[in-house]
Amino acid sequence: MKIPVMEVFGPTIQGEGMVIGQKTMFVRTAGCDYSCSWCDSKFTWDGTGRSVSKQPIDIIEELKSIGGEAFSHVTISGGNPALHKGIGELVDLCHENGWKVGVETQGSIWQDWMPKIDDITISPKPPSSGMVTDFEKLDGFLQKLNDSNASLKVVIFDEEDFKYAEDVHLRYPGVPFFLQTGNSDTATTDDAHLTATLLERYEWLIGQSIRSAIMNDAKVLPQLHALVWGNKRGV
Ligand SMILES: C[S@@+](CC[C@H](N)C(=O)[O-])C[C@H]1O[C@@H](n2cnc3c(N)ncnc32)[C@H](O)[C@@H]1O
Ligand SMILES: Nc1nc2[nH]cc(C(=O)O)c2c(=O)[nH]1
Ligand code: SF4
Ligand SMILES: [Mg+2]
Repeated sequence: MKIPVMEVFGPTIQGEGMVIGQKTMFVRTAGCDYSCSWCDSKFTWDGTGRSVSKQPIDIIEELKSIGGEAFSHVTISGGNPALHKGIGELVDLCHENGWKVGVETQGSIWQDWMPKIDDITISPKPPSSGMVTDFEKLDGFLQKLNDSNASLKVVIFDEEDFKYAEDVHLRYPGVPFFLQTGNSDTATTDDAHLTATLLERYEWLIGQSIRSAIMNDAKVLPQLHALVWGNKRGV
């Protein structure tokens, strides 16, 4: 079953969340059921980017031709990869090649291939995104991932987002929990200014987390790739 692919790139490092620093290839799918105000990958859903529908076996060949032998991990992101049934086949083929697979998704759509993922990040969206979380849906989602290597990651822009993150963490105390600095200028090419701003926001987020008894077990992370490469695409 074909998958609409926006870009395939790497090897790079996973810049976010539960396997931050892991060398990985990326497959970025097209389309999203959300439209977050601050989405750093709007080109996957706002009509400005172009996707190509590809068979899973052809994506495998592309990964090999771009990455050679210098990788053992593939991250599938988007857009929302959960829109695409065909990813199950892609995951099986990655595993047959001995590669581990990570997925980034917001937890709004379930697919039966999800429990097969080696590291799956569920990133429910805080109020600043303009999206509203269906918590009953998210309950079922995380229940089905009970035996999987899953984590929650919430992007934070302000105090209201932080409060939302506390609620999420309290609701799912057994799920590894990550706080991530929000990038509010996803267009700038002034890397020095962006880095300074992001580090300032990271320090602010660390402060919030230090003061919160609810966040005693949370990990606070920046988007490492944004600190290293700014808003550049394909890294
Ligand atoms: C582009 S999304 C694609 C996967 C999926 N749609 C999701 O949101 O989880 C990948 C990750 O980037 C995060 N993200 C998107 N825009 C961001 C921004 N401006 N600053 C920080 N993180 C952002 C999302 O929250 C998500 O965790
Ligand atoms: N290096 C790197 N790490 C990432 N982690 C999550 C990403 C994403 O866009 O989903 C991403 C990305 O685009 N690049
Ligand atoms: S859910 Fe993810 S890809 Fe979709 S708009 Fe939000 S951040 Fe962007
Ligand atoms: Mg990104």
